[in-house]
Amino acid sequence: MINIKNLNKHYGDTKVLNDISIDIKKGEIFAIVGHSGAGKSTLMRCINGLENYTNGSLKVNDKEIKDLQKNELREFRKNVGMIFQHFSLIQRKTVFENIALPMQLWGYKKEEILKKVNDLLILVGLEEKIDSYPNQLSGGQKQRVAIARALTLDPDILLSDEATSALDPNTTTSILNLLKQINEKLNITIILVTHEMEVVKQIAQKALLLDHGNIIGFDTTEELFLKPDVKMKEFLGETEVVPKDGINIKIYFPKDNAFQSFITKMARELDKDFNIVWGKLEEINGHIIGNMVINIEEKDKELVINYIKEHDIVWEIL
Ligand SMILES: Nc1ncnc2c1ncn2[C@@H]1O[C@H](COP(=O)(O)OP(=O)(O)OP(=O)(O)O)[C@@H](O)[C@H]1O
Repeated sequence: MINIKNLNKHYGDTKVLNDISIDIKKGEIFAIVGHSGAGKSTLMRCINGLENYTNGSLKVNDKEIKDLQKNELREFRKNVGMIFQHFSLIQRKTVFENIALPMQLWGYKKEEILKKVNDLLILVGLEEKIDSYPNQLSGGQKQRVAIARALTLDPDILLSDEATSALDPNTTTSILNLLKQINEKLNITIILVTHEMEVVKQIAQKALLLDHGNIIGFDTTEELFLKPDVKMKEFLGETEVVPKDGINIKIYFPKDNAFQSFITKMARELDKDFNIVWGKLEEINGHIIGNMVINIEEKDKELVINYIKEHDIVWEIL
């Protein structure tokens, strides 16, 4: 659906996107992740045609965005809903009027607008707030109004620019659940621009990690978090404290394997004791992913590693 190839973007002499090549599939929940200044917003603005790119290709539904004429661009943007960190609601308009706005601008009939806004209010769970003003709503409710407004023109793509960054963790989760529900119900492609790893873990199926305009990771979220490479660890700010003596082995539990009692089984079968240094389980995109660091004596290294290899487990020596 979205195909980006060797995309470069400069602001003057500064390169802010460097040779970006990614594909985003229809119906995917895709995260663009990076620290401040990484180029996330620039990439998003290139995707919705608000920003021109220097060279390379960016196609949405096989159309090169750069080549779109003014009226084509207007039509294209109709197909891309957007939500923002600070909701961008009009304070002097009610919830109904805010949601209705895009349809009014496109000249839809009154009855059509009424039906659509009511349906969307049910979808986002705000039927009772139809006549409220934004300042009478909580942050989470405001974002629900913004989501409803972004869906009025039945877009194929929903772009979320740090939409949960101003919300507390519980409200963030409820908004992310709503986005997931919308994604499943409407088969809408969702692109989340975020600096929050929790957002990525909770709903993204695939993620692009950007650092100073460069791709440092592009994979399914399970893969990215299951066995982070050096750059990813650096990105996550993870430092691994392990004992100096002996051999430290980190074992990764993919997807549904996490609860298998691999460690106890290995200890029993090899008749060895292991020190468990630390371990953690996380839910990533609905799957339980975990890893554990064990410390073994140098003399047992070969025996243990052979056992791990026989069991098709992902591991590394720290
Ligand atoms: N209009 C502009 N003119 C010049 N430089 C710009 C412009 N917009 C962005 N930049 C620069 O491009 C780089 C990427 O910015 P961008 O806003 O895309 O990053 P970001 O990852 O979205 O960061 P943040 O999370 O802080 O918004 C930054 O170094 C920024 O200073």
